[in-house]
Amino acid sequence: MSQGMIYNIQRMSIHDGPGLRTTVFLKGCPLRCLWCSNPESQKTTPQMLYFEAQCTGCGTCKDVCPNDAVIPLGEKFGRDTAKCTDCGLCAESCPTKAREMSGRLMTVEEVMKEVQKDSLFYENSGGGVTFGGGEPTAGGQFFLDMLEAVHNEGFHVTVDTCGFCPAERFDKTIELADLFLFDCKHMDPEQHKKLTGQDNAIILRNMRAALSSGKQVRIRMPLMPNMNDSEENIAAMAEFFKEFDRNEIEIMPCHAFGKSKYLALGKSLPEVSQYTPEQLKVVLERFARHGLNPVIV
Ligand SMILES: C[S@@+](CC[C@H](N)C(=O)[O-])C[C@H]1O[C@@H](n2cnc3c(N)ncnc32)[C@H](O)[C@@H]1O
Ligand code: SF4
Ligand code: SF4
Repeated sequence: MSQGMIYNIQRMSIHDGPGLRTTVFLKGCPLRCLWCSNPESQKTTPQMLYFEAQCTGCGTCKDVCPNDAVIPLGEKFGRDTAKCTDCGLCAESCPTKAREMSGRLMTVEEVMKEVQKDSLFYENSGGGVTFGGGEPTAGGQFFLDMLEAVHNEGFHVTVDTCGFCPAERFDKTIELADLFLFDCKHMDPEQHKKLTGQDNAIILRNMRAALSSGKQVRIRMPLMPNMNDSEENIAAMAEFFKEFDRNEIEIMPCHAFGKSKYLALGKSLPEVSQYTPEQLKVVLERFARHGLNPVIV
């Protein structure tokens, strides 16, 4: 059976679909959204995260690093990102978990073993399994094998996706999934590329396929100040979704929950701002003007 790179399996999750769920997070994403709150999910390879606040400066990491990548940081020990190869030896030895590896190759059977642990809760709560990421569909054959295994167990399957995925794989995903949490980041191809690194042609194709499939689709929008909240973009969304008689949009106003992970990866922080309540109110009124019903989630 195939293997995939998993960076988290979250049990008893209540925000990723109906009921109590197990969310399987696949590592790897073809997009680079400027605001992404999961920067550790973008690369497909394992990465070491260094959380300075938890470092006591004991120096254990310095002794084990084969690349001289552990460097003094005041009283503590940081890392030289140019020398670090993400080998993970320091994370294994760190007594305070200031150093942690993100990403582990797992087989379908290994993931299923975790998923099965909560099967009773799925039955009692109307829950199931959610695939998130990163971009779960980027997991390729492993992702499809996982979907099939979960589907064959009779568990409810949710896919949290940006929709950037080859058409054939996405159509197979539609067959095996019960619910999509489908992001709509921008309607304009150029703007989409500027904000995420990819244009949206295949995304809109897949969105149409999902919306016409009879499967449940919750349309979600990460709402970013001065990036995708213009009257023009909201009007274009309204026009697109009118065809499918859909007017409810789940809104996720920009947050900065990923800040500590950017720092832990040695990356610079995203240049995005958060709304004040007054600013958000003004933007939400734009949706209503175009016949859309924005629901904050
Ligand atoms: C990390 S993504 C993973 C799923 C998929 N790759 C996607 O983008 O839809 C999970 C959700 O978090 C949202 N998200 C990511 N960064 C965010 C931020 N800074 N503020 C609000 N929502 C954010 C995404 O738009 C997406 O709906
Ligand atoms: S992950 Fe490996 S190379 Fe990087 S600092 Fe730790 S021990 Fe050194
Ligand atoms: S598509 Fe999702 S996981 Fe990928 S960069 Fe954007 S928000 Fe992050």
